[in-house]
Amino acid sequence: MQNAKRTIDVHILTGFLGSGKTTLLTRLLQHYESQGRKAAVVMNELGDVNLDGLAVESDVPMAELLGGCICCSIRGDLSLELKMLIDQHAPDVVIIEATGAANPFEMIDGVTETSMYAPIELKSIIAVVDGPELLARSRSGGQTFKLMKEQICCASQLLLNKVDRLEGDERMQAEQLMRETNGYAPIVATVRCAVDEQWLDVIVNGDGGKVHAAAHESGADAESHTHSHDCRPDCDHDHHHHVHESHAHVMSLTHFLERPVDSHAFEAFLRALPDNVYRAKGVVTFRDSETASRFLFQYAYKETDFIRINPQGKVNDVAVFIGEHFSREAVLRQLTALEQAE
Ligand SMILES: Nc1nc2c(ncn2[C@@H]2O[C@H](COP(=O)(O)OP(=O)(O)OP(=O)(O)O)[C@@H](O)[C@H]2O)c(=O)[nH]1
Repeated sequence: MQNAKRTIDVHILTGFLGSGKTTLLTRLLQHYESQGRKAAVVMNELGDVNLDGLAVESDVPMAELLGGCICCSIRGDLSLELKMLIDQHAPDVVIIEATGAANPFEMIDGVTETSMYAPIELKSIIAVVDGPELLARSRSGGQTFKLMKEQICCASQLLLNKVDRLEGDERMQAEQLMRETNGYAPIVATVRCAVDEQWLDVIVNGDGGKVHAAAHESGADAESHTHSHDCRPDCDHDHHHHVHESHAHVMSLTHFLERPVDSHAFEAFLRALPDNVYRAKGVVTFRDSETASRFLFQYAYKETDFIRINPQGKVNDVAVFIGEHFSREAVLRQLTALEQAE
């Protein structure tokens, strides 16, 4: 343990759906392991299954908060799970991966609430920003753009990710937008969250940047902290009115697949998902691949990714869809057709 007071560092990973949080989490975990520091993870997913957990080594202590969002419906559970993780595993550091739809301000309160009765310190709030999506949303505006700005606004470290999908001066435009929303946090541009050693050292050994002052104050004043953030002047967040509304429009669908599906038909189905389904992920068995292989699939904004997996323990085939006002029935109908096709 490096801290004289034996406080446990807590880092929050925020960022919109599919921006690259789990990708960064796996890099951070590798780094902690190489430094001989014990990391634990709190995973929060909107769906009913923890698919991101499959990307994490099984010896990393992990608490799962499923079927809701840390920032509202299961906020109390965050404190409880955090305390239990610490008591049972005595980690040096805890990384909290929020759902992409989480409002970071409420989460910061959740963590600092815990700091009243557990020796933890919120070290950094890292926002992973999906560059192409940020630009697209800035043009259309709306609730999602507002939520993205809130996530950027409260960060102490900013990653502009997916720069491989930005062209011309788009990278500069995205950086400018981030800078207008948060004039303080350092910005690093990445592909697949490939941060350099220097950045990792700042997170692991340094203070992780300046975390919102109110986050620490709230630990000392249980009565008044709930909505008392003194937000940065360049953030247009309205704490009293849209804290819960900002992602109330986001919905999820979890479907357990009972049969293997054809890989080509499944990929075509993903690619044809309506625009208001932002994110899909899950585990499928492809009947047309040799020895009926299982794959972890990822879909984010029209891009698909398949990784062959061999999950430990019992993991059902499942597909989770996250988006805004999409037709659950239509998606379910197509999935059933895929399962029943000969
Ligand atoms: N083209 C491109 N794809 C990326 C990049 N970073 C991550 N991805 C892909 O984007 C998808 C989502 O990445 P994740 O790390 O799972 O994103 P996430 O933020 O954890 O997603 P949620 O937990 O669902 O919100 C995956 O298919 C990644 O392989 C990048 O820099 N460029």
